[in-house]
Formats: sequence, C-alpha cells, structure tokens
Amino acid sequence: MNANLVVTGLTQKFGGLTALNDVNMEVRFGEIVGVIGPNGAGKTTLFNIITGVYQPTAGTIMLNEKKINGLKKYEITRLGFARTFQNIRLFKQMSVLDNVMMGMCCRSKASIFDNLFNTPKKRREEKLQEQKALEILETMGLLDYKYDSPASLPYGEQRRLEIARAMATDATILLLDEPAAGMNEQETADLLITVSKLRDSGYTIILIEHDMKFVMNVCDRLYVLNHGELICAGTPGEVKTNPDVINAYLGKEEEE
Ligand SMILES: Nc1ncnc2c1ncn2[C@@H]1O[C@H](COP(=O)(O)OP(=O)(O)OP(=O)(O)O)[C@@H](O)[C@H]1O
Repeated sequence: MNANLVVTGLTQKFGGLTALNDVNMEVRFGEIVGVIGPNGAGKTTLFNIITGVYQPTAGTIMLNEKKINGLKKYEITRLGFARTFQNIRLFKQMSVLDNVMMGMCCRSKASIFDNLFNTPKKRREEKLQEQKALEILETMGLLDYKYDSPASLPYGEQRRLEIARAMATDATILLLDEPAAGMNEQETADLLITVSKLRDSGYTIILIEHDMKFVMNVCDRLYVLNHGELICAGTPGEVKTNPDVINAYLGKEEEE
C-alpha cells in the first residue's frame, strides 16, 4: 500500500488507564479514512497524538517516512495537519470571513513591525488572505454568510465553517472530530457530498464519527477501536460484517 501517514505501535497511557494500546494505522494521501468505535475507545486520543497535543507513551507516527511524534503542535500544523473538534469552537464576536482568516494567522509572513504599523506588506498579505478565505467559503457553500456572525448560522453551517477554518491553515490532511454530530439528515447528506469533494480536490481526510450511515457511505477505509485496541481495519463492507466489530457495538448496547 502506498501509505503516507503511518502509525506504528501507538500506545497512550494516562496513569493506570491505557487509552490506546499498540495501534497501527496507515493513511494514503487522497483517502477518506474513518476512525470509529464506542465511547471511550480512544479515538480522540489518537487525534490528540497525531496533532501533537500528547506525546505518546510508545510508538511512532511517520509522515512520508519522517517521524512527526515529538514535534510541537505548531510544527505539525506547518506540515499540513488541521483539525476540528467535537464541540464547535468558533469566534462568535467575529464574522464568518474573519473566522476563516484567523485560520491563516499561523502562515503569516508579516513581522510584528508590519502588524504594528500596518505596512503595505501587511495590507498586501491581508488582501491575498481575504481572497483565499472567500474561495474556501465558496467551496464550503458559505459565501453568502461571509459578513454574518457564526452564531446566526444554522447548526450544519457552523460545523462547515469549522472545516473551512481548518482548510485555511493550508492544511492537506484534515482531521474531523465528529463532523456530522448534531446535524439533521439533510445537513449530513450535504456534508457527505462536501467531504467527498474535498477528497476529490486532493485533501486527505481522517474522521471520527458515530453516524454509521455517514461513515459507511463516505469513507474509503475504516479503523475500529474498542477500549484502546484496534479490533478491525478494512473497507466499510468488510468492517460492517466483522464479528469483533458487531460484538463491540452490540456489547455496548447491552451494557447501557
Ligand atoms: N487527558 C486525559 N487524562 C486521563 N484520561 C484520559 C485523557 N484523555 C482521555 N482519557 C481517557 O482515555 C479513554 C479514551 O478517551 P477518548 O476521548 O480518546 O475516547 P473516544 O473514543 O474519543 O470517546 P468518545 O467517542 O466518547 O469521544 C477514556 O477512558 C478517557 O476517559
């Protein structure tokens, strides 16, 4: 397999709790890969390690054969990773457009001097950033809302705005944490089309999601975690019929 992101033997312990145990995973550029599993399976922990929030207890993460675990969060952002979160984290006091432009701050070449004195270099950069932000908003179907407050947007659009802001960091690998959470059926169907289009335009997407219909329809491949263990990896068709996966989900229902 032509894998570009390779996770090997990833283990994360929090005191006595093993959130991830010896997890292996491969993601090729241009794929949509889903990470699923019952609550507490270790999905968000995996995202937190990939994005440099936690340093793993053991294991490695390689991007194009270069080790990236151990790098700082901003260094991982510079390599092209961006994420969204389970709970919406938008700047409510700013416009939709400014929210997207905020995502570009990490790429700014303007110095403190340029910022303080609003130099021509700074103004040129801002113009280019605005142009790019508008393009991203168009891609995400949010252009009509550009001057609105994020709080005034329908819920599904707020979640799309989060993805737009992640794209603004110049990311090529998007990690989406429950992008369809709280969406109605129509919003989820629209998101499915958008995420597929993003993949087709060259993004690599890794997503955590509980909405099985969405996951099964949008993902090229899936990894299934249960209690920190990788119990299955394969296409949606393979995963759907895997006995360990069925047990993990049914077992959960029986516990509840
Ligand atoms: N910073 C932390 N300190 C201690 N324990 C943690 C920490 N982060 C996660 N955990 C624990 O690790 C386990 C895995 O949590 P994680 O959030 O990764 O699961 P998840 O699969 O994302 O769950 P959910 O679907 O509910 O979001 C849980 O038992 C959780 O309580």
